[in-house]
Amino acid sequence: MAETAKIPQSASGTERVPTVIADDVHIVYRVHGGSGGKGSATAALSRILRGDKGESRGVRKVHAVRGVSFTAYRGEAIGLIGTNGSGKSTLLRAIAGLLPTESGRVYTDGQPSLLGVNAALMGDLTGERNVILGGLAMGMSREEVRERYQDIVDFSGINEKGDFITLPMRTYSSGMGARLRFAIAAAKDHDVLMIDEALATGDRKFQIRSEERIRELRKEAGTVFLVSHSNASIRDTCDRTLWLEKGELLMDGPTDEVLRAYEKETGR
Ligand SMILES: Nc1ncnc2c1ncn2[C@@H]1O[C@H](COP(=O)(O)OP(=O)(O)OP(=O)(O)O)[C@@H](O)[C@H]1O
Repeated sequence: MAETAKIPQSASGTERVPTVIADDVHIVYRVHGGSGGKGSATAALSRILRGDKGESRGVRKVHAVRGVSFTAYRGEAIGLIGTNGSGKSTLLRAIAGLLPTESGRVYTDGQPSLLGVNAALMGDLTGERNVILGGLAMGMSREEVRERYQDIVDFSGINEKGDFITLPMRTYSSGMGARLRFAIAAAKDHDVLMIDEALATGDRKFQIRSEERIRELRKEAGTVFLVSHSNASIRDTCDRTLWLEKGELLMDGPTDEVLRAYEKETGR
């Protein structure tokens, strides 16, 4: 489970300040009814009637993150790369405290915010209401939300082609939804901001705006994690990159070096 640890500030101000420490983190999902027939309602009912405890029968384990350790520092933008299913989203969810660790620990300075493509906004409400809800959910006051409302809408670019902000969010394209979610999350300064694929969905103009905002967030002393399948986004935004494969940390180093090795291995 993620914990908040008080990490002392450096006296000189030049020392690197850690914001996230992952110490030998293992994460295991338990999938109920994962194999043939065992997942049906009648099978579950007969198990209950037999009094099975469930852990051994019909429960499959997926060991998604295997012994990952690293330390992230204030001011860093860190890319997370790896092929599909390598454990990137799982690791971010654990850092955000949304998933328990099987063993090992995550220490964080402050509350990390995870901005995923599935960030919980309400499809039936208008973009306008979602900006307000999202702002309040991130801990802004009503006054702060009111002050930043126009900036958020302008940043998202939602209204560039008409008055879309007053339409329900379910009517937005996936790119429009992702832009609004990013604009809401980026309106606040975060200690640790984690972005899961959000940039890949916006168009080029929006990507450039987001990359600028990520650079600003870094200057404001936060740490940014970015999961992306776009090597160009990682290259433009991150100076350090972690490469995960089958849940293990294969490489951790300067972005150029890690991407070169990744591109050689995967051919892209
Ligand atoms: N809710 C879940 N229940 C069970 N297994 C899961 C769950 N979410 C992910 N997994 C498994 O955990 C492993 C890592 O998945 P994860 O989504 O973290 O990978 P990823 O690197 O983010 O992938 P992608 O690049 O495709 O988004 C995969 O084997 C996946 O099947």
